[in-house]
Amino acid sequence: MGIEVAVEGLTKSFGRQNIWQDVTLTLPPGEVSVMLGPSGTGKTVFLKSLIGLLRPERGRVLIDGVDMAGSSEREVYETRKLFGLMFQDGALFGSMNLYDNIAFPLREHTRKKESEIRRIVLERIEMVGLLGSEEKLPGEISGGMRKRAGLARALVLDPQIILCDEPDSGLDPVRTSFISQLLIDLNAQIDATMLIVTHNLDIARTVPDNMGMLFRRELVTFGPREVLLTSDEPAVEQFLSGRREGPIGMAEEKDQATADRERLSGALDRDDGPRTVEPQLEPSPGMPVRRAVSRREERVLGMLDTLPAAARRAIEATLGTRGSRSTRGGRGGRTTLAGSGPFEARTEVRP
Ligand SMILES: Nc1ncnc2c1ncn2[C@@H]1O[C@H](COP(=O)(O)OP(=O)(O)OP(=O)(O)O)[C@@H](O)[C@H]1O
Repeated sequence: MGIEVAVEGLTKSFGRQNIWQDVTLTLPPGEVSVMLGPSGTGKTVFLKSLIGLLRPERGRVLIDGVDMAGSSEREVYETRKLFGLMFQDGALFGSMNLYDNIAFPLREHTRKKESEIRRIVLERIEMVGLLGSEEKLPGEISGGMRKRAGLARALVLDPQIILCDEPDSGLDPVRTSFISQLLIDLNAQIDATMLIVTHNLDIARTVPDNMGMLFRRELVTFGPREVLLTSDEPAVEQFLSGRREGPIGMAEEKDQATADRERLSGALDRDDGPRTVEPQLEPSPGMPVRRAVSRREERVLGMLDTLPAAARRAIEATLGTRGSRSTRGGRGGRTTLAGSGPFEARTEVRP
């Protein structure tokens, strides 16, 4: 099972520029979480702080008893091995083919024999639907394939925590849907703790168990997906509806005069009706059941009394309708991203 990541009072600045302050949240073990936020609010800085590549000036990031913000380089380096990282562009070496790129962490960090490396690399390549493309160079494949190759490389050391920085950037909506499904399928297969940074509303609405949002140098909120998806918080509401009206502007935040003008003009009084909570994606047929689902159910039921009424109703409705769906196994098929159809996807039916 994945490992819990506990962030306590984290504050990061570059010189006199404060990026965010006093960020406190817990990524529950094995669950999928999403961090939203307008551009420039420090989401990537947050990911880098979790793995100890950046050192916040205050607070702690506790992973298996090690504080990634304050421990020695050696301890941080060792703990970093628990992570798999998927960066925006796949971060592949341009001169290596996909096989060598994906094998790289195994050759660099383990003493495994080439035969064992081959087994692991091919297994991960299959997981992300790239079998047959091993010999290709990163420059010879599409952006979506590069992302999947980056994900395969993130998986070779059996990470217990996976961080994905904008897995959808540069992808069309159809491939973004496939990436969403792939992330859920991965979670079902390896039960790792996952944090995805994204602007993409479809990913935000359908993938995570938990969501948070950074805005104006603070964590606006973090919690079960239903809390954000039904939130009345103006920045969260605006972000999730993609509206121009609201506290988020073209620059990181609107100036006060614009915000006041909008308030006086009534532009913020629009009522879009009750916000709906779309069903969360389930693993593809043939995939294992996500073990996080029952753990999360117990956790969320335990905090139900502390949640806003709209979130409570959404959670109760989901639990009421899900019933046997969450415990049902697959139906003998499995969706892969193997490049056979017009959108590089196909469903394999297993006997
Ligand atoms: N190493 C660094 N030194 C100085 N400033 C930095 C450094 N890294 C990031 N920043 C600043 O921190 C701020 C947040 O950057 P970050 O990339 O984390 O934002 P983001 O929320 O991920 O944005 P986007 O959604 O556009 O990718 C930016 O103003 C950026 O210029």
